Amino acid sequence: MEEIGFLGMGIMGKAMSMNLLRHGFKLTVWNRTLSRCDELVEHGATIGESPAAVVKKCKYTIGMLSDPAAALSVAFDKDGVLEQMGPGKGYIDMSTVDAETSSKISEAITSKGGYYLEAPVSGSKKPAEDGQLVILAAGEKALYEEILPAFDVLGKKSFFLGPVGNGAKMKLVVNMIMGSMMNAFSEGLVLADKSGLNSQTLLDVLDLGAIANPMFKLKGPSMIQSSYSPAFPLKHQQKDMRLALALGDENAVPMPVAAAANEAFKKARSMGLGDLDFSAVHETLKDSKS
Ligand SMILES: NC(=O)C1=CN([C@@H]2O[C@H](COP(=O)(O)OP(=O)(O)OC[C@H]3O[C@@H](n4cnc5c(N)ncnc54)[C@H](OP(=O)(O)O)[C@@H]3O)[C@@H](O)[C@H]2O)C=CC1
Ligand SMILES: O=CCCC(=O)O
Repeated sequence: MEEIGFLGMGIMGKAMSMNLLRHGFKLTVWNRTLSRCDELVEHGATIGESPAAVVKKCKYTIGMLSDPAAALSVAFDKDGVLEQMGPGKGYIDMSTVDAETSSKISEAITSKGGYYLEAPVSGSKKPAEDGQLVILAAGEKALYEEILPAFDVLGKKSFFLGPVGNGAKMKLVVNMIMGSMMNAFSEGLVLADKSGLNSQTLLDVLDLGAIANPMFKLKGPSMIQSSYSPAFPLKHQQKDMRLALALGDENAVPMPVAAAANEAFKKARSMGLGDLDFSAVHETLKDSKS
């Protein structure tokens, strides 16, 4: 396959790029903080000096950026993606953003004659390293088909969900459920502990029943140890709750559980926990006195 450009070497972008390099893809990478590209260069990637320079060099460019503001900035600002976008080139934005942001980028790319695909992912740092993501693509079907060899390396399954916006919405629904679950789980861990029960026994009981799931199994042991090394930063989970609640507003869908979960993530951010793993929301519950 042709050389691919990759913009954004955060937790996910770096893991995904390393995986593509391991599978023989040629990559040109860019990150706002340049030093985060060093490890990729050691493994064979080339550095592009700006998003525009990457797009100029590569037929396909992937973006994996923190939030709507970052995705818009990388696309629209000086030396951004749009400056070099043109016929025959494709931009695949894999960041988690809202449908409106994705549509704005899509319209700008297509007005320059380029192709656009949104492709947010389910799965975190480890699945990104292992090529086990779930890819939620929407937009230009032809671009989806052309980029599938890369998606097959990055993910265990790709969905094509139709027009731009559907991938973004699906991702927000999934993360809204995940954020609500994480809060219920945290409350359960604290309730068990304060009631004199053994936390590990609670994890064992949960794992054998109808609500067993990979997230409780993966995060539970470290949460018991109050250890929150970031795989999915809490500030991004709160961004996703906020965007999902806005989607609920648009569609007049009452979401009292998600709204409460969002408040807990906001509280965690106010406690300075935004850069820790989203499971650190557990800490917001621990100061209750009997
Ligand atoms: N971590 C996870 O488990 C998952 C994350 N996601 C989503 O993927 C995206 C990336 O997440 P993740 O890698 O964890 O996040 P990180 O916070 O680790 O990385 C964010 C990236 O965005 C860049 N960035 C932020 N603001 C700007 C800006 N204004 N201009 C240019 N670049 C900018 C950062 O650059 P710099 O290094 O210079 O700060 C960095 O490369 C997010 O949308 C997140 O919600 C989706 C699935 C799982
Ligand atoms: O957006 C982050 C998702 C994290 C996960 O699916 O484990």
